[in-house]
Amino acid sequence: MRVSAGEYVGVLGPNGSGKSTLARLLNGLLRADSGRVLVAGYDPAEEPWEVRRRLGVLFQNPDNQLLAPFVEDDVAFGLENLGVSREEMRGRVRAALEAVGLSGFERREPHTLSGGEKQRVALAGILAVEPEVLVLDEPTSMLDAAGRREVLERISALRGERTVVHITHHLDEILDADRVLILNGGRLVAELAPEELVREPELLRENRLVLPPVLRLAAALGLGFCRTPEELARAIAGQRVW
Ligand SMILES: Nc1ncnc2c1ncn2[C@@H]1O[C@H](COP(=O)(O)OP(=O)(O)OP(=O)(O)O)[C@@H](O)[C@H]1O
Repeated sequence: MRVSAGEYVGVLGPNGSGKSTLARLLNGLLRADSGRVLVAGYDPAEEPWEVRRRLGVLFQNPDNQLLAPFVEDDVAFGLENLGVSREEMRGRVRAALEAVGLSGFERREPHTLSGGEKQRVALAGILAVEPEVLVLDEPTSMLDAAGRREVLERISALRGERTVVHITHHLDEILDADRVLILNGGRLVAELAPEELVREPELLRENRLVLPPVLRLAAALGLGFCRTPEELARAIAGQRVW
């Protein structure tokens, strides 16, 4: 697979298909048995620090990613190894917390935060390093509906600014991706535009994927591709279905 700068790519696949393995290969936590991984020309297994300043991974469990006593220390953690001055570090931490909607949380203790807030702190820690590429490994799977929305809103605000590889089980999270990759059994089995998913029932079944209700309803009404209930409502109003 190849991902171009600025692209937003969704990665789907059943349990055990290799999605997290892909994320770990990309930041050098795992070494490939065969084949080759290159991030901006660097092999993550050989030069992990060159890669980690360019590519950040947000994992699914925020509790495993926050280690410092205060939020600001946690966000600054990745910068410690980069030789960034104290002053620049403070500026970057402030900007990263603002980008995730958590200005004023600097002196909060991570264990007092909600799941959604914790995950946004973890995201801020990655953004502070200013990586070109963000890899999100099921970033909302441990969150409640509100936490999920908070995190997804922040991710969607990064669109166009960074290259994003968004791994998820929730098909509805990547309906506006530029491209969707489907993994199964450690292999890339399909690469398609999100709009094409509705026309591939066999592919969905083979890969244990289920279309979100809004897409099924739009398809059943012959209204094409509607990502949200609001889009569907507009399409229905436009068609005067009733
Ligand atoms: N370090 C490892 N060594 C050997 N096998 C591994 C290693 N890490 C993962 N695996 C195996 O590789 C396969 C893919 O695992 P992976 O965690 O990448 O799947 P996944 O698509 O992320 O699954 P899920 O949706 O459940 O998170 C699994 O069968 C897993 O047991």
